[in-house]
Amino acid sequence: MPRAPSIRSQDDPLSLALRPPPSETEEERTVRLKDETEAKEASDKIDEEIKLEKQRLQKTKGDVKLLLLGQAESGKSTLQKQFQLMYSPKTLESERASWRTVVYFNIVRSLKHILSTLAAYDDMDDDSDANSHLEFGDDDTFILGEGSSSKRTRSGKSTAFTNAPSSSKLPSNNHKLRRSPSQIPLPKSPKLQPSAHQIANLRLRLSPLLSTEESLAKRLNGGVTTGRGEVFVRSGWQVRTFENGGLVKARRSKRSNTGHGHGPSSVSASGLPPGLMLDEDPLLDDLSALVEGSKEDIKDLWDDPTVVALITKRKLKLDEWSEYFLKNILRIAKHGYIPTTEDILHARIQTMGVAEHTFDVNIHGKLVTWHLYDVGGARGQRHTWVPYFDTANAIIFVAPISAFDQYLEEDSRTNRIDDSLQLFTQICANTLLKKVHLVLFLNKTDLLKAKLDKGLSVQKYILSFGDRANEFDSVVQYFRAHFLQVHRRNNENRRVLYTHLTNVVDTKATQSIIGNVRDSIFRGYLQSAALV
Ligand SMILES: Nc1nc2c(ncn2[C@@H]2O[C@H](COP(=O)(O)OP(=O)(O)OP(=O)(O)O)[C@@H](O)[C@H]2O)c(=O)[nH]1
Ligand SMILES: [Mg+2]
Repeated sequence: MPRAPSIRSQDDPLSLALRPPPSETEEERTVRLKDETEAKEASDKIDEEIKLEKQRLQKTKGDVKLLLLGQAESGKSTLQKQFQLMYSPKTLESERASWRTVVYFNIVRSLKHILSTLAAYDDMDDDSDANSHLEFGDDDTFILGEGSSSKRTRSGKSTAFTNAPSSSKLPSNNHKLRRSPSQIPLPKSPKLQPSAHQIANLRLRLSPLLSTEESLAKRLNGGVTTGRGEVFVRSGWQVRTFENGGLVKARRSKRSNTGHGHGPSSVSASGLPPGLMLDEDPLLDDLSALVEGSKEDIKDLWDDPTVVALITKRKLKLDEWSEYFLKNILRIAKHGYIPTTEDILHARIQTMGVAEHTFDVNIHGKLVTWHLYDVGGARGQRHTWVPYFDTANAIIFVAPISAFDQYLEEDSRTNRIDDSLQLFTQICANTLLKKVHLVLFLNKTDLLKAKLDKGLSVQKYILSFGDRANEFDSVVQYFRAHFLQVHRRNNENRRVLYTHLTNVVDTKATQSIIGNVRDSIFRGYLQSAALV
């Protein structure tokens, strides 16, 4: 039987290519051997990394990987906190103190927003010709004048809704632009005349507190502030918040645990696990004193008739977390304030990239590790999601249906619900995600109710809503129908879409829904495991 040629055979082209030239000098030999050693080291390192990655994948093969997707501010991180509260409450306790920085930051930002809106109002008053080419409709729309008085057009775009099936579908040449709140100049009305003197005094007295914004942003960003003053946080920011404050040297407290009693288990006054105490934190201590000293001014600003009137007339639009913290200012301003669980659920900080959270979930007596991936939802963050698509078992897509009157921070011409629908279309159509268990949370239902109760008209912002009843049930049904249709049109695999109406700051309701979702994900997971 002929022998198989040896790999070192004289005729083997690889051996020939690797063989040193016959005329190699001693110096060239040294260089070659050094290069070969370096190449081998690099190759070994790559082999080792591949081995580790294989081991890691092997280790997590039986785990559930759940992606939380949706636009910015949709409620993904809040939902993640609810998972944490349910499956890993101790970790939430250990992070409790770090949320104080976020709460203070939210308050300072909210005050700045109120004061700058008031200033814009003043400027408008000073400059009566400003924006004279714009006219106001009674519904916060703007009408662009074409010439002086003749035909007026309303320009703009709406994609998902104008394409949607609807009895009141718009003709394609009907363009109407809703302006983002920040673009709407304030009208002059004698009823809204600010008590200029009072506001000027408050602005002055609050200025030391307002000047802490940058330091707080730096603390949260890990020492970096982005160009536009945005604050994003990466995974693990809670620990870094302490490190940036020079607080890593947590030491044993001789004092007994002074339980605060707000969370599911008692916490020490520092918010750290019982028995541990932080070193002093000059920034937060100063801030706490400033908030305490400014509480009456903050309350006066919040109660000021001009501010109240601007909010009522929707000329000043505050984010939900602003309202929550300003309403609770007297409690938050108390000495030794530690955020309650509800405060943590309302605190707002943008996620950067993808943050992984791991929980052990007990399902019918079996412990399964769940990896929850909480992603940044702003447009500039969405490219970071893709590497997680390959291995995902399930997705919860969070769509805030209260946002019908809101526009993207990153693109003030795009209506938030429209953006959510477009994003959901991309997720449903993505080939990597075709077999993934899909759950849809139509979120912020509490805020939707509140807006409808105040009389806000959906049709004013979503033209195709037409003359349907401006009531909770019909609005929800309308939005739900659009999401279901997107799913139906991109569903060759006949996968089920599980839909829930949610308010993820409501712990009791959300945890019951999480239980449902967990069971449905696990059923699908067991079925697919049985097929492998
Ligand atoms: N009232 C109310 N507030 C909510 C609800 N869901 C989220 N919020 C608030 O909305 C804000 C934004 O929520 P986040 O969870 O930070 O949003 P996100 O989707 O993680 O946003 P990014 O990280 O920027 O992608 C927070 O202040 C939350 O408390 C809800 O159902 N009801
Ligand atoms: Mg987030």
